[in-house]
Amino acid sequence: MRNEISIGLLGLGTVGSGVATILQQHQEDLRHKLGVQVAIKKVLIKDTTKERLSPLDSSIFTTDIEEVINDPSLDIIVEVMGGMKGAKQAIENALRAGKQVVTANKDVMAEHGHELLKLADEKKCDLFYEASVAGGIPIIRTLEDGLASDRIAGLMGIVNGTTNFILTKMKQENMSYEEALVKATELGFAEADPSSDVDGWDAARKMVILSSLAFSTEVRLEDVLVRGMKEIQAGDLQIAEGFGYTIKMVGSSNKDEDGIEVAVEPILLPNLHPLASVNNEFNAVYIHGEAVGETMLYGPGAGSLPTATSVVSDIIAACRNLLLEVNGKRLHAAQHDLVIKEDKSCFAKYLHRLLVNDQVGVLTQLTAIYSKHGASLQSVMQHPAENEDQAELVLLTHRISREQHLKVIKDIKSMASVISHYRIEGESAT
Ligand SMILES: NC(=O)C1=CN([C@@H]2O[C@H](COP(=O)(O)OP(=O)(O)OC[C@H]3O[C@@H](n4cnc5c(N)ncnc54)[C@H](OP(=O)(O)O)[C@@H]3O)[C@@H](O)[C@H]2O)C=CC1
Ligand SMILES: N[C@@H](CC=O)C(=O)O
Ligand code: NA
Repeated sequence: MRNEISIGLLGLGTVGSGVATILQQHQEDLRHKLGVQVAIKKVLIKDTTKERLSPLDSSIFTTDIEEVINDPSLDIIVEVMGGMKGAKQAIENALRAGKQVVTANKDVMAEHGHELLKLADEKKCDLFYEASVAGGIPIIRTLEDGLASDRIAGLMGIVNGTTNFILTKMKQENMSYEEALVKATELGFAEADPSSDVDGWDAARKMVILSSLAFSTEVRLEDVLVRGMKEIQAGDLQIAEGFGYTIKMVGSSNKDEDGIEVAVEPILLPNLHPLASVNNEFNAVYIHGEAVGETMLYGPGAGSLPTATSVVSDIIAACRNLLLEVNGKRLHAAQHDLVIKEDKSCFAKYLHRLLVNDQVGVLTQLTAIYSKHGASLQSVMQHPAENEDQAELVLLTHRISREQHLKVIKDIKSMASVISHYRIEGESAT
């Protein structure tokens, strides 16, 4: 009968130090929940000169990863070092060594998750990754367990804390993009390379993970349409507001008889949409199940303790399985072949913001382009431009296919500048 479970921690940064803090502060509760002591016995770091606030004794620190992975006394390896190649290798080696693995690494899970989960099944080991999507929100467990009985038709969410924090600060506090990004980095929300946040790839990786789980298939990163924050131009937030919409970086994934459509992009949400009021580093995921209907999970999407909460919950799940001797019994094989929808089958309304020469006949030329592609318009608004020979036009379409939208944009570029364009979700109240 065990009386202790030992952990090897790979990384002691924002998330790793949160894990150490929670395991130390909640020791009594964990002992009560599990009946055994859970203790971190080895920690991998890179920089031995760094000052650390962690409660751990530096005598257990090492810079040699093999010393952690190959230590036979360790039961669970927790990978919170980040990166791709080294982290993937560490997870693989730990599973091959028969250890339970917990990771917060969406980069690795999005690109190699299917292969690693298969390896975990073969080795009869747990591989848990709750923190990899939406930090402190138990979204993976909800899809795997809570909604296991349902068929998911679609999900939509704010799954990147950094970009949501930046957009909130720009809108509510008039902060510049650069200032807001520096703040998000200082607070530990941003990735080591924050271009992954602002260009949409972090959210895209999370959508790969969520879509694969929701639809029991193997979605790949190249299947995701990705548009980053740089698509949002000065003045867009105010224009959207004028129409009763809020701009948010949203990941969406929907399934119908034509296949699956996965995207990450800045979109226009009606101000009354539940996701429109998700601010700062908070995340939310809105799930549409065929039987359950609509559910939404909301919580902190990034940060030390919120993310560590998910990591420690995964550690607890692995500990319970260890005590019951039932690790690696989940069977992760995908049920369905992947079919990605074509652009002609993906429908939405769009907002197009253009800069045109303010002369007779421009509007006729423009509307001819929309007519040529069978795209009907809901409204056209003209605003003065900085240069008095030009005008800004904001056009809202009725529902059209993404193929029509892209063809219209391509043709418009031959006669005007396209300042920005957005997909619109739902109807605003104005
Ligand atoms: N920050 C967040 O809010 C969230 C992060 N995540 C994910 O969690 C993971 C960790 O993120 P975070 O804690 O923010 O990252 P940090 O950069 O804060 O921490 C990384 C830690 O890993 C150590 N490390 C990195 N590379 C090596 C290496 N080659 N050898 C030894 N040690 C190494 C670093 O050592 P040293 O301290 O010596 O530099 C550091 O302690 C990432 O995969 C991230 O995407 C997931 C959800 C939220
Ligand atoms: N950089 C990520 C961290 C959590 O996954 C984010 O901002 O959401
Ligand atoms: Na989560």
